[in-house]
Amino acid sequence: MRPRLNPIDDDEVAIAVNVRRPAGVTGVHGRADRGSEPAAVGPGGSYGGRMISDAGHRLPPGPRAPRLLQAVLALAAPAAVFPAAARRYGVPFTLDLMPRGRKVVAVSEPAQVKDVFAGSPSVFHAGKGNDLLRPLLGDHSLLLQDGDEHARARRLLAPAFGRREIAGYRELVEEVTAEQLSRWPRSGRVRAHVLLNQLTLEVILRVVFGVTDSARLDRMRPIVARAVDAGPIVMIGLGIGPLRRLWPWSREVRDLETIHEFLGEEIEAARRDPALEKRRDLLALLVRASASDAQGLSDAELRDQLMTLVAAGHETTATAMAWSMLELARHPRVQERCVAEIAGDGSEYLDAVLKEVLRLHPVVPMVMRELQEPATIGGRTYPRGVTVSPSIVLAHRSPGTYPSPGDFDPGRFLGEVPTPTEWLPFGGGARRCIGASFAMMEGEVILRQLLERYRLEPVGGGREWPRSRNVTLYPWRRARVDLRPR
Ligand code: HEM
Repeated sequence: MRPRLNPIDDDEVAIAVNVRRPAGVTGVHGRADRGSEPAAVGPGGSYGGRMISDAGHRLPPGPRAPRLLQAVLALAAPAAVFPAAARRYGVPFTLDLMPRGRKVVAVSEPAQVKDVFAGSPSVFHAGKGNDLLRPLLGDHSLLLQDGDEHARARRLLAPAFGRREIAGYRELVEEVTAEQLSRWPRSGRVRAHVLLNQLTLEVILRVVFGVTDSARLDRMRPIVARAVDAGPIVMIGLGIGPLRRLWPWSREVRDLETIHEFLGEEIEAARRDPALEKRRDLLALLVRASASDAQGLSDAELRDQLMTLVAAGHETTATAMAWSMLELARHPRVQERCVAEIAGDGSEYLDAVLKEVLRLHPVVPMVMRELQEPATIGGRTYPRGVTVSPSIVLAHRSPGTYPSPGDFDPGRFLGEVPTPTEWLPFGGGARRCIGASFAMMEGEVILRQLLERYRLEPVGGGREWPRSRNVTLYPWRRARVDLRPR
């Protein structure tokens, strides 16, 4: 007998089609048919959610909780909320998070992720989702731009992140890492995330500005650290005019003015520097590229992009390294294999360790794209105005792609190049993290020097829950580990 259809049954059929692969098709890691993935269907095969619509279009089902509660939960605990919603409603599911009442559709299956990342940048906008950062980063920040403006800035910045340029920064990263690690205690218990934040801030400041005048950098370091590490309350308040006169927003406004003044002077000095050709820092590369391009970056654009690189390029890497230290402390055999590889000057296993850390502990849980026109994703068409969000947490925990997804197993990446729709810690498509290769190089340098110096031991069980701050997920207790000298 045919079951009676209720209003969401059509949606259920569409979702079931979306999440299933043809039988026998396996992922790159030789995994089973995704048709059997538990996330595909809600309990008992029912999705049980309300029908959700946006501008008269039916969207996949999702939770009924009030918008504010959904927003708070999704921002505070994405690593718990997204898997729970996927189990309940299947993927894709719809969340009601956005202030203007527009909906967010979470996707995670490779075919869905591919449609988002391969979509036209003029249709799939990412900039609006980062609007909160505008007072910190400025109007010309890559993170806030879209369309032609973004494409032009990306074209001008990309050469500074080429393979040769990354290799060129390596020596400086090694030098700064050695200098910073020499200040760490020889042994004892540390909150690794705190120390790593200082280390990566120093790396990015020195790589971005060079070391033209270390006294100037010494003066700016605490101000930059305070400004870019501001929490969500400061960020929200900065966009509200009258609050800018009150503490702590007034301090943030002053800090930003000081930083802008400093950056303006650095840019002017670089433009006039007779030794510019020999300099290897990012500012020098960008000034050189701008000089040889009729459409080069103006001073204001350079300032906002430098600020963006400093802000986007330190806490992310520090957090990835904090998770790495926790996992290595919990897995002594993995740690010893890294040490053996370092002694033989190899890097294949270290690379696999970093990839596995970023899979199991994605620093950024999801990325967002707001549709400027209707678009088809995973066989389903969504209206203009909807935000589609490839969920990094869900994609990385898919048992169809990664058998025993909760296990820390770097071996799964040995000899494998992960596909960009299955391993996406740096997002993807035209907006993929511009600093991804830099971060992987920096991560390898830090791991090498850490393990040459220390044996890492866990504190208690060594596990920490992810905690959300701004857009990153860092270890709850800031990665407590015991350092032992080697
Ligand atoms: C482990 C470290 C890092 C992680 C996990 C990470 C992750 C991400 C993610 C998920 C995005 C959004 C991509 C998307 O929307 O598809 C992003 C964008 C970006 N990241 Fe990173 N990032 C890291 C390190 C860095 C570093 C070191 C830099 C700079 C040196 C950097 C600069 C940027 C910039 C400028 C963007 C905006 C790109 C655009 O919109 O075109 N990131 N990053």
